[in-house]
Amino acid sequence: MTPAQPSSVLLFSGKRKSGKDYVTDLLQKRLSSETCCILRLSAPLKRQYAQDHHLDYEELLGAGQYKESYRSDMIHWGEMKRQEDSGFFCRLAVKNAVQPIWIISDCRRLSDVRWFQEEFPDQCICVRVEASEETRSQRGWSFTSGIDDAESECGLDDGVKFDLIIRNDEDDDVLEKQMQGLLSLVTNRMKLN
Ligand SMILES: Nc1ncnc2c1ncn2[C@@H]1O[C@H](COP(=O)(O)OP(=O)(O)OP(=O)(O)O)[C@@H](O)[C@H]1O
Ligand SMILES: C[C@@](O)(CCOP(=O)(O)O)CC(=O)O
Repeated sequence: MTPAQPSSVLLFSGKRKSGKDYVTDLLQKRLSSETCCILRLSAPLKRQYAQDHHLDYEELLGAGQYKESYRSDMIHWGEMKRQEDSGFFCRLAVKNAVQPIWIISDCRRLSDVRWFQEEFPDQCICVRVEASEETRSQRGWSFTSGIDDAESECGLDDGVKFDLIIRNDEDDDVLEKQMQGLLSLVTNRMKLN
């Protein structure tokens, strides 16, 4: 049983280098860390993987090439754990959460989304971060077979009704306007609770 009961659970997803971490960091800064926490499903996975393979956990959490060089193996290890227990990483990610607003910054599979929708049926908001392939390439992405055509990247291309799509190319004004809309949504919900 999950101890806390959030007012909102924001389920973020998006392709590699679309800006999930960038947008969710921005959102948390606007809401404050007392009100809002970022919960990465990949954090418990990376922590265990780093321990098992004597790697730098902080580097695996970063945005650089170090993480990319282990991505494929981490994906396969994570999928093996999910096959045993689809909610394994979800439960680990939320177990210490106490703030009213939760941002799950890296949903990648329908099983991730379904777990949260079953645990918190009235609080989930599905948000998709999108950026053009040109923008993503400028941020260091390049198509990698076995990753960009696999469940880790494509698992939420279908089967989810997104409540909000955030376009995150390089126009700060466009992003700001979208952030204001999302902030209003979650702060209004918090007032109602
Ligand atoms: N709107 C933006 N303006 C400037 N830089 C951005 C913007 N969005 C993302 N970035 C930068 O692009 C890079 C990739 O962004 P980010 O790490 O948030 O992507 P991601 O979707 O979390 O990727 P991954 O799935 O690989 O973790 C980062 O260096 C980030 O700082
Ligand atoms: C292994 C994996 O968790 C790596 C995610 O790293 P990031 O979200 O790109 O920082 C992706 C997955 O679980 O399929």
